[in-house]
Amino acid sequence: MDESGSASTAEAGLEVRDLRVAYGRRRGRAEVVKGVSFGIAPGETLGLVGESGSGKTTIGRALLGLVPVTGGSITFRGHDITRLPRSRRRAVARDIQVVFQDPYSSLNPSMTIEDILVEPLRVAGVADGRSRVRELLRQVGLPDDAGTRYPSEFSGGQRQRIAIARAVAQRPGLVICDEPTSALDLTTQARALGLLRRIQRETGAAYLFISHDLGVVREVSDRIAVLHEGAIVEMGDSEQVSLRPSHPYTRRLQLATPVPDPDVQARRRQRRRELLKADA
Ligand SMILES: Nc1ncnc2c1ncn2[C@@H]1O[C@H](COP(=O)(O)OP(=O)(O)OP(=O)(O)O)[C@@H](O)[C@H]1O
Repeated sequence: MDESGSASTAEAGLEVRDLRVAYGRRRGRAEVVKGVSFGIAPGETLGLVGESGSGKTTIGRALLGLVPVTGGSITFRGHDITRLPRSRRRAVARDIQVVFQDPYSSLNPSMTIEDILVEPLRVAGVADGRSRVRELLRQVGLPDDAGTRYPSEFSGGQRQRIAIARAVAQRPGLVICDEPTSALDLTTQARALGLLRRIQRETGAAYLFISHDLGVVREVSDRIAVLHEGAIVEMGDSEQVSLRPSHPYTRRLQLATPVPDPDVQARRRQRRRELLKADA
């Protein structure tokens, strides 16, 4: 284990060191990510949990190259992507994909599902994109004819499956899941989480799973990092951080995780496990 709490990830996975991001200019400038370090190995899921405004999405955006970083390094598969020239950065960035929270706004409504899925394959130079699309649709549990239809013809859960298919189409090394199930009901949420896990087993991708919900993060993560006001206050094994947190802020998050009734909770857990098994 190194100081970021993971096995060495500098060569194969992701290694983030002392990452800093600030928004605004001059007197309005505010640092919202304040020296964050973590690593994610291939095939591993790191949960990033924190309240609204703690900087979770900004970290995801920094990994995607969508916000300029003001300090630190992001080493992915051996390259510090913050220092790569634009041309080389694009090639590395293709290997980092994202699934957003809102399956309604993240898919172009005027494109068929096939075109939505072929697009990233075309950019990656995959010759036989159309047959890979059929394979992807099967992988996420949608019928073959889904390719000829439009996003508006699908439910929220199905759309999120399409968004997941798009993110994993070119077998990325890292998938950033930014609240991917927050807009879904419990059953659909469990199916989407099961799907993400199955795909991870098949592809060996590293996941950064962002959520404000410690309960959801616990279900999918190997390790959890707790973000408070732009800094990681606690990081460790998923069970330990979620069940026996050592930092007062994590304890507050734990208390904020809705536990309506122990019996209801137990039944939900059982149901989620069944659904996860059914999807695996
Ligand atoms: N483009 C921007 N310009 C200026 N400030 C921003 C911008 N984007 C985010 N912020 C601020 O940065 C801080 C962190 O925001 P961020 O969206 O990363 O938090 P978050 O933890 O993902 O929150 P949420 O769970 O609500 O999405 C917040 O104070 C937010 O207001």
